[in-house]
Amino acid sequence: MRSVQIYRWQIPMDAGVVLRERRLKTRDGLFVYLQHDGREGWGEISPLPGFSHESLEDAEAALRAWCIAWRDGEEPLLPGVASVDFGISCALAELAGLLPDAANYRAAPLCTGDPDELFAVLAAMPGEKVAKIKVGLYEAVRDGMVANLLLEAIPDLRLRLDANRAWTPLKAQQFAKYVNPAYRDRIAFLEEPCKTRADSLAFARETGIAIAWDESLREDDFEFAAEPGVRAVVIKPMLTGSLAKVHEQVNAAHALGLTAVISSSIESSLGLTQLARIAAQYTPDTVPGLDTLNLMQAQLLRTWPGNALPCLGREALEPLL
Ligand SMILES: O=C(O)CCC(=O)C1=CC=C[C@@H](O)[C@@H]1C(=O)O
Ligand SMILES: [Mg+2]
Repeated sequence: MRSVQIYRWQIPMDAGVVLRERRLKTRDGLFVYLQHDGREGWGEISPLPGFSHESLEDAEAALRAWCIAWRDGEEPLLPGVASVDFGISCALAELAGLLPDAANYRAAPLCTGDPDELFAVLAAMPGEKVAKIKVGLYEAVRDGMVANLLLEAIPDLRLRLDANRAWTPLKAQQFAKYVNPAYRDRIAFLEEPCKTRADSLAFARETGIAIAWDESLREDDFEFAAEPGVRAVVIKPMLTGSLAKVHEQVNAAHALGLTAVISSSIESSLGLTQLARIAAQYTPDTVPGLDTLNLMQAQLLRTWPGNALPCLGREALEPLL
């Protein structure tokens, strides 16, 4: 006997979370819960406003149709909507025992402003020190000085930076000018420095600072290719689609010698812990980019080890079927 439920949820965000110039006051999403022969599987469907192509309403309609067909004994195809394909394929993988519990909870700490906060976190971090800083929000010169300061102060630190295409070639150069050339290879990568891919590639060539693609992966004309200066691709499964597609992209990156970084689309703790498991399975040698739980005010159903936020149970969810 198969049974299925869809739950809707909403989590208040921390006050200052701004995405693509919009304040994100709440994170809204769905869970799918599948049961079959005494086994169960959960999946999260939470399109990220400003990043996902689909709205939550579109996702819900596609999810409902799939769930009803599955409950009635069919083997429906995934609907082809990224967040829905991702959530359903996670639930099916849990149901089939194909998503092992082993997880990589060593997320790279994410810092949006104050480098002092990062010092404390990094001092307490065991093993390889990797952190991610958002750049492009303030003056490029300030970003360059902060990156340089951190690399100088913490000799075993490797930095990931993310400019979200904020810079013109000139601003990108202003940033680079303040990073001592001797430290530049400890910038593991700088995600999407410029508005166009061509400008980002030129920046990497001219400065010796390695870059990574993130936004580019979701563009129709993007192809995985080994290009000088490109070191990594950032894969956000909620924006990518099924687990099979995520795995395919990871394999394509690895085949070209690129690092593949599994990264958050600001999922709830349920989705984030699944991403930590996916990262352990597909990218065991890479620290994933999953340090986004503290942007929220609560966890849902499953807890991230060591996180102090309250964890809400099933009573906080609204059943839709
Ligand atoms: O990649 C990480 O380390 C954390 C996730 C992260 O930085 C992001 C998640 C979602 C939206 C973005 O603002 C941001 C990114 O641009 O990569
Ligand atoms: Mg990014």
